[in-house]
Amino acid sequence: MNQSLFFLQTAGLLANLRPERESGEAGLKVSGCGPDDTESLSLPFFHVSARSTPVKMQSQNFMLVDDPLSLDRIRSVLTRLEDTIIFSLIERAQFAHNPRIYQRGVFQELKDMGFQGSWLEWFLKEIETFHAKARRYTRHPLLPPLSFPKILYPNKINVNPSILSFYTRAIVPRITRRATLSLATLKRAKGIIGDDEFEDDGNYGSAATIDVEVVQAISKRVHYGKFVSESKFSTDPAAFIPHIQKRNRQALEDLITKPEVERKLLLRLQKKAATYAQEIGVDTEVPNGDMHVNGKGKIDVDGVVDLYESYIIPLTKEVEVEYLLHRLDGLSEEEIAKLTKQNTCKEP
Ligand SMILES: C=C(O[C@@H]1C=C(C(=O)O)C=C[C@H]1O)C(=O)O
Repeated sequence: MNQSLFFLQTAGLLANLRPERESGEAGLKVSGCGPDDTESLSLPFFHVSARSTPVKMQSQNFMLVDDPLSLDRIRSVLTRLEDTIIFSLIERAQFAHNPRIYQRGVFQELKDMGFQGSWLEWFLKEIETFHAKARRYTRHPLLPPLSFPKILYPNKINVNPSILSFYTRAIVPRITRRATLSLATLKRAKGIIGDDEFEDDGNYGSAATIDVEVVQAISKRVHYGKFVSESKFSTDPAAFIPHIQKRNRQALEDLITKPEVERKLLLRLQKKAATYAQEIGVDTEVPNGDMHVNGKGKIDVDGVVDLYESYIIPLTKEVEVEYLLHRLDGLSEEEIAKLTKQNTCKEP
């Protein structure tokens, strides 16, 4: 059992996507009061650097790029996050489900410290507390605050409670199924039967450490929808403004939805997951990624595709629409009229 007390030295991710050196933060109130102001030091999801370096490395440092709202550049960041998420899920799949770490009030040790959240929520809180000092957030940094360009329209959009919920309830059980079943086989061989057979290998520290990586990467990916929306809006404000003024969610969703982009993404994701899941030995044929390795590979490939198709893409689009619905907040009639006349004639 690896329950090291040294928390993961990950770089924090702040889902308000203030273009810091990393590019976003997300806060989640552990007390279950729902999403907190993402500026506040509650429970942001953290981001770890990508595990693989794509051929065309896109800078994620908004201080360095000359067109931070280029839709191609934004999409390349989303593409690279696919690698981070897949590799993190492969890491998590090594351990059993360990459902205890997602339940509140089951660790007496945490209750004795006055902490009412789950083991995972404790990890998120403690890591965030440390990273706040490392200037992952605007409050309580040891270093002087960074000054960075205002790219997004002010907003309080934070869907981390939904991310944490679907991740712990739907993704973890599926991704860890193989490790859980092989653990049960081992336990039965030792005469351990019934509820004690399943789900718990005691690796709470390792599992939670990886969970933090996964939810941070998913949070960044989903909240990047704000940049996507700002990019599409600034390209052709007139296309969006009437629907924003009429609060027409469906019309806005139809405008931001790009079926061909989604279709290609899911195909790419299946290839990546199938390739990354393969056990590569010295004599292994160069994997082409077309193999359907479910059942043999390191991860449930269909599970990864389902994560995007059923959760990540829909939630990203909800963030895009929500961002648009508040894009005119506080603007005068004149300012809106001026926006309506703007058009940068690029593909929205
Ligand atoms: C992110 C975008 O907006 C929408 C959401 C997508 C996603 O979450 O993968 C893909 C295409 C669009 O339907 C985009 O246009 O790139």
